Amino acid sequence: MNILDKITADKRTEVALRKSLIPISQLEQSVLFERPTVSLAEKLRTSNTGIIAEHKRRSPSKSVINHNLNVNDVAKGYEEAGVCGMSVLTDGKYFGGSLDDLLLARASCNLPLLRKEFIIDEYQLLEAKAYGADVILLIAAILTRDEIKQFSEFAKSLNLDVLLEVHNEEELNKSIMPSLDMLGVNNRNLKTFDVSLNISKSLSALIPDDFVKVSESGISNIEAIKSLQPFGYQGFLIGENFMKTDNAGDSAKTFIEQLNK
Ligand SMILES: O=P(O)(O)OC[C@@H](O)[C@@H](O)c1c[nH]c2ccccc12
Repeated sequence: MNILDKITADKRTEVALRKSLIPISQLEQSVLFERPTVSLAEKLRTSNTGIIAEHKRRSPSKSVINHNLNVNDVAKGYEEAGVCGMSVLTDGKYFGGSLDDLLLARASCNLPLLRKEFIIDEYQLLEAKAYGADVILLIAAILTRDEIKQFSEFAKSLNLDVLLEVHNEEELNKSIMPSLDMLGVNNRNLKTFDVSLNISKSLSALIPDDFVKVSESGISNIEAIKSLQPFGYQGFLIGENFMKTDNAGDSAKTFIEQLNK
């Protein structure tokens, strides 16, 4: 079994237990359910930097990145740095995150927040909303076309933006539909962890112009961004490059200052 299949299998067990612990009616009582969401896609369309900065403590590919940062500080720091949005890993077992991280980020900044999660059930979209997310991620590699349609339409009904992630042409072809806002190309193969920016470059021409294009993973310098912009990318998802430092917000700030020069 590859790592992605393992994560997905564990996620199904986890979500079944979560559902038995917290009923949907309780999620819907969250005050955050009434909060007007902010569109990340709109912010990316009008930004000239397009940075989406991630909170990620560890990952299956890197194991430990940083366990010493405080999510409140990171969220405030990213906002001060001028990023367009923040991505918060909520998977516990493989990434050391939690829904509480999302809630704390929500309490600390006004940025559009992406719930970074392996979504396999509509219930997780209600959780995303209840804990303060504005955007959800759907990963084409673990979903059928019908699931992508069902989950993205449900997310839109909750006023959440949808970022659909692909890694190859086949995933892209099966996923294109009007209920998506942003098309993300993951430069990291989630099965082998190989990273190449060429994945974003080669798939860009196949993405219809009505979607905001986001390049994800393995971005560690300004040159990478400059090399992706001519391919139409307006969003750049960066995790480790900021999180591996002592102050993720300051790192993002320096990065954006250099980008604006
Ligand atoms: O830390 P990086 O290489 O900058 O990558 C960030 C982000 O793209 C990565 O965490 C990611 C992209 N798609 C995912 C899906 C699940 C978990 C994590 C991810």
